[in-house]
This record gives sequence, C-alpha cells and structure tokens, in this order.
Amino acid sequence: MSTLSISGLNVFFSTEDGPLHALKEVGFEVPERRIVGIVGESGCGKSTLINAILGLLADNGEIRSGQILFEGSQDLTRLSPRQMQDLRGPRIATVFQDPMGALNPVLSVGQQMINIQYRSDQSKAEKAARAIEMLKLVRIPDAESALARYPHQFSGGMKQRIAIAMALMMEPALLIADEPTTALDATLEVTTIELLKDLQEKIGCSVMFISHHLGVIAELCDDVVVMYAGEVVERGTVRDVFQNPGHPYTRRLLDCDPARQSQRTRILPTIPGEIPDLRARPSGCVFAARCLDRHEGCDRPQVERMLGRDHAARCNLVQAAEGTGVDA
Ligand SMILES: Nc1ncnc2c1ncn2[C@@H]1O[C@H](COP(=O)(O)OP(=O)(O)OP(=O)(O)O)[C@@H](O)[C@H]1O
Repeated sequence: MSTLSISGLNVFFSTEDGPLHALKEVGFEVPERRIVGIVGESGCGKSTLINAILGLLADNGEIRSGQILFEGSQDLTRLSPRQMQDLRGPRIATVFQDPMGALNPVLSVGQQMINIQYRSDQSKAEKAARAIEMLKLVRIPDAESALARYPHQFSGGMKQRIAIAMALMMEPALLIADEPTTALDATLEVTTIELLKDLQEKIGCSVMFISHHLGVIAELCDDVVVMYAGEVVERGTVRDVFQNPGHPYTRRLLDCDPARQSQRTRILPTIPGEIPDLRARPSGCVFAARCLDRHEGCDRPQVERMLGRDHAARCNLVQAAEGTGVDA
C-alpha cells in the first residue's frame, strides 16, 4: 500500500490575466517506508504540490480535479479544513528550509517538545523523557540540558535537527521535507541527510523530499519524480531515472548537475530558456521550446509511457523510439 497516492491532480490559480494551470494531471505514489524525491527547477510547482497535499493552497488556488489518497483510504482533497488540521503534524509532518518556521523563539526546546505531545495522556515526566530520546536520536549533545535551552542557543545545523526531531516525534506516516538541507554547508548537509535516513528507517515513515540538488536526491531517495511546469515528466526508482533517463528534460538536468561536470566552472550551468506561461499552456509538449530533441511529435499531447516496471516518462519521442529502433 502507498502512504500517498496522487492521481490526475489539476490545480489552478485565478489571476488577473486569467486562470493559471499550476499542476496538470499530476500523479505518483509515495509507497510505505520509501523516500521519494521531487526535483525540478524553480516554478515547476513543488510548493503548489506541497500546499495541495497539506490543504494549504492560497485563497486564489483551487483543486479542480484529482485525488490525493492518504494511507489508502482518505482522499485529502475531500477533507474539511478541520480534518486536515488534525492530520497536519501528527500524521503528516513537515520540515522546511528554515527551522525557525517550526521553532518558537520564546519557548524552551523542552517546552515545545512537550507541547507537541498534547494529545498523549502520558505524564509530563514521560513526555520530557520522550523529548530527550528524540534529541538523542538527532544527535544533540547533552540532550538532558538541551531541553532547558532556547532555539537561539543552538547552531543552524542543530536547529534543523531539533526541527526534524519535533516533526518525527509523533511518528507520522508521512514526512514532507522541503529543501531541509539547502541552507546548510556541505558537511552539515551530509550529516543531516544521513540522520534523516536513519530516523526514517527507525520510525518506518514515508518521506517526500523536495530538492533541486540531484546529488542529495541520489544519496537519500529510493524513488524520484521529475517535475516540469507543473507536470510530472518522469518518475521511477533513483537508479532507473539517473542511469537511464527517458525524458529529455531529465537528461538536461543531469547534464547540468555540477557534480557531473568534468571541469569545474565558476558559473552554475543552467538550462537556457524559461518555463512557459502557465496561463497559456502549449497544446503539445510543455518542454518543447527548450528541448534539444525536438521533433514533429512535440506538437501533440505527450503520452506517459512505461520504460520499466516502475519507470515512466511523458515524451512522445520515447514512444517513437521503440518502434523505430532509434536510441532515445
Ligand atoms: N497564489 C498564486 N497565485 C497565482 N499564481 C501562483 C500562486 N502560487 C503559485 N503560482 C504560480 O504557480 C506556478 C508554480 O509555482 P510554485 O511556487 O508551486 O513553484 P515552485 O516549484 O515551488 O517554485 P519555487 O521553488 O520558486 O518556490 C508558478 O507559475 C507560480 O507563479
């Protein structure tokens, strides 16, 4: 069973210049106990996707169609704001780039970690013991005395680890981690990634990990979903997608990844061009204007084609390649 199963998700924003189709027919799974990376450049719809799952779309946003099935039974698109509020935190936890979004600067870490357990009928001492246990798991030195300290007394890396401990404290079924290591330096990033993987295994939750850092995705995730202009253009296991990318956009992303550059460059390479205006989506492929493999099939709607058991790409060229023997 999948912890999260998204299908046919269409999200629109109303704007002064007409409706903006931010997510188009988005579909993918976050299977139980797996870590799924979501990758794509700025504007590809990652925040909209997270907000749609959490029931926190902006007032001008609307889910027009689609399903977000949580733990096989609850369609999150149909829950009331109150029901969503109950799920956020205990069942669907979040970690963001800035840990201070999750930490209250005027309360001690211990108090905050006890407050999170408000639904538990354990005693205060038991809740404090649980907080210490979590702080130890995220390798905060001297966890007992850390309870009495305030967020500003910790370094950036420690604050993020405390935020992770707080997110996982109630053993959620799903953790949504949005660029949680982007603000950290390279060494701290590696430590935090290792820790996240460790904790995920201990708690047995699923993780949706949003990042533009392909190296981190490769290191941490089991599966990856590649998004472009609000569409899922490729999905599969990290191994399949990274070793045998099917979509030209995925190939360009991998080519641009600094970790794969043979020569060191001063300027980070990026894909030339821009994401199209989502108020006027092209009728054919959404990536065609920037694609190096353009062909006549790009003007038609793109069909998602399976490249392997769990590996799919939305590109008509991939489909054409099979029959013609052309190497896609
Ligand atoms: N409230 C809104 N009203 C109108 N358009 C919006 C709104 N929120 C997002 N959009 C548009 O939806 C598209 C997807 O935006 P989104 O913020 O989800 O992308 P993103 O991949 O998270 O980008 P970033 O990494 O820069 O945050 C963009 O074209 C954006 O301009």
